[in-house]
Order: sequence, then structure tokens, then C-alpha cells
Amino acid sequence: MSRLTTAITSRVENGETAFIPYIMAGDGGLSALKQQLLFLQNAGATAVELGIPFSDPVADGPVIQQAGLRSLSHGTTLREVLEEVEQLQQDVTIPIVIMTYLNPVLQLGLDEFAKLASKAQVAGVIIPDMPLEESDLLRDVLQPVSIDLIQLVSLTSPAERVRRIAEASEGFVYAVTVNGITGTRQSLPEVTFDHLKELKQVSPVPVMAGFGVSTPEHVTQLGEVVDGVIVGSFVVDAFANGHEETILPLLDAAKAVTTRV
Ligand SMILES: O=P(O)(O)OC[C@@H](O)[C@@H](O)c1c[nH]c2ccccc12
Repeated sequence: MSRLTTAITSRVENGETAFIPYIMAGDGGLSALKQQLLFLQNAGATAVELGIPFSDPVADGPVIQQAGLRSLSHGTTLREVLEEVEQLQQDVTIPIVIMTYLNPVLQLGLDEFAKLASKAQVAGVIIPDMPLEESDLLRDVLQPVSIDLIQLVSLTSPAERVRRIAEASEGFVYAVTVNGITGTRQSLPEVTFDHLKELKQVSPVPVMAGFGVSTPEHVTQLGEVVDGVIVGSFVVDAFANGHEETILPLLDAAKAVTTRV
């Protein structure tokens, strides 16, 4: 069974909410990556979503974009990130999900990407600009090395498409809770919760909700309807400003036992 599915399910079976923080690889230099991953692992993260900087990140909000620019200024490349992750395998035991746009993967080459990701024991890959219809291209090289290809689903898509995407997704399905770009938000729209409940009912894999999750209350509310949350901008901001401890209350909310509705 998928390492990601197992990691998420074991939290949910304990009554907890799975928690996947996003960080931008190379923000602060690649030498900072080990410390960042260990901080999140020790704090109880279920897995980590590791972003690869890209010059044209269409879905990224300002916080992630700036982190990408800082990382690019250090010269970070996809190859180097995968090689670094391979070096960290002794210490980092939680599953790593690589989040990258399609272009850096094509530049590296599909086969080379699969080979390096496999050597680094990457558990899953998210490619936001790759529609389901095109995803066989990547699935063909990732399946032989047992790396999950995670699909993003927009909650405003027609029900039939939502179901098809969830069925095609491996490891978990990434539910995008708001229309637009990434970034912290005060509150999540009420209709989001209805859409999430519908998705949860039809999805054969765990449902992780992301975009705008930035308070312990968000974590608690989402944990009542789905399996877990993904938190990006808030985490990136905390690391960039040296306030990593502000992430802990969100993790505490995820570890508190919730009743699912
Ligand atoms: O930053 P937020 O609003 O907490 O959302 C998570 C998000 O940053 C992360 O998963 C992500 C970063 N870049 C993306 C591009 C597309 C989809 C998702 C992402």
C-alpha cells in the first residue's frame, strides 16, 4: 500500500487530523533543508510537501512566489533537491512529496526525474499544471518505481469530474479549498465544507484540504470533514522570519482528537 495513504490513515484512525506542511526547497539555501525537515518531523508532521522553485509559478500566491525567488537566487534546481533529499534519508523518515510545475520535470527528463526521485525515496509527486488528461505521461514513469501521482481537485468542478479525479489520484487527493492562488486567509467559505463532504464520500483515497489554511481553527474545522490539511504560506512565512514555533499550535490542533461528521 502507498506510504502516503498509510501515514495519513494511521493518524485518522487515532482520531487525529493528518498535517502536511509545504516548504520551498532552497529557501535559505539547500543546506537549510535538513534542519527544516527535521523540525517538521519532530513537531509531528504526517509528511512534507517540498516545493521546487520555478520562474513561472502560476498558482502560487505572493508568499510562495517570493520564497521561490529567494530559492532561485541560491541557484536551486530540481536535480540538486532530489540529490539532497537522497542524502537525508537516514534522518528524515516521514514521506516526502515533491511539488513542482511540469517544466522543470521535462527539462530534467521524465526518466531521469523518476530515477532520481526513486533514489531519494520520494513518496509522491504533485504537478499543479498537469491536467488529469495528460497525466499518463508521468504515471508511466512513476508507477514502476512506486511513486504516487497526486491529483489536485477544484471543488467547483462538476461532481462527475471531481469523482473521476479522486479515483485517478494516488496516495491522497488534494482538495483546493478556494478558487484562486495560494495564501493565508481569515475564514473558509461555508460552501467549501459541503463540497469537501461530497468529495470525501466519493474518494477512494484520503482527502487532504489545502489553500488558505492558516489558523488552528481552520485545522479543527477541516479535520471534522476530511482526513487532513496542507499548510503552505503560513509555514513558509514562519521559516522565512525565524518564527517556526508559530507552526506548533496548528500541529497541536491536528493532533487533538476530533469527531468526524
Ligand atoms: O499557501 P497555502 O494557501 O497554505 O496553500 C498550500 C500551497 O501553498 C501548497 O500546497 C502549494 C504551493 N504551490 C502550489 C501550487 C499549486 C497547488 C498547491 C501549491
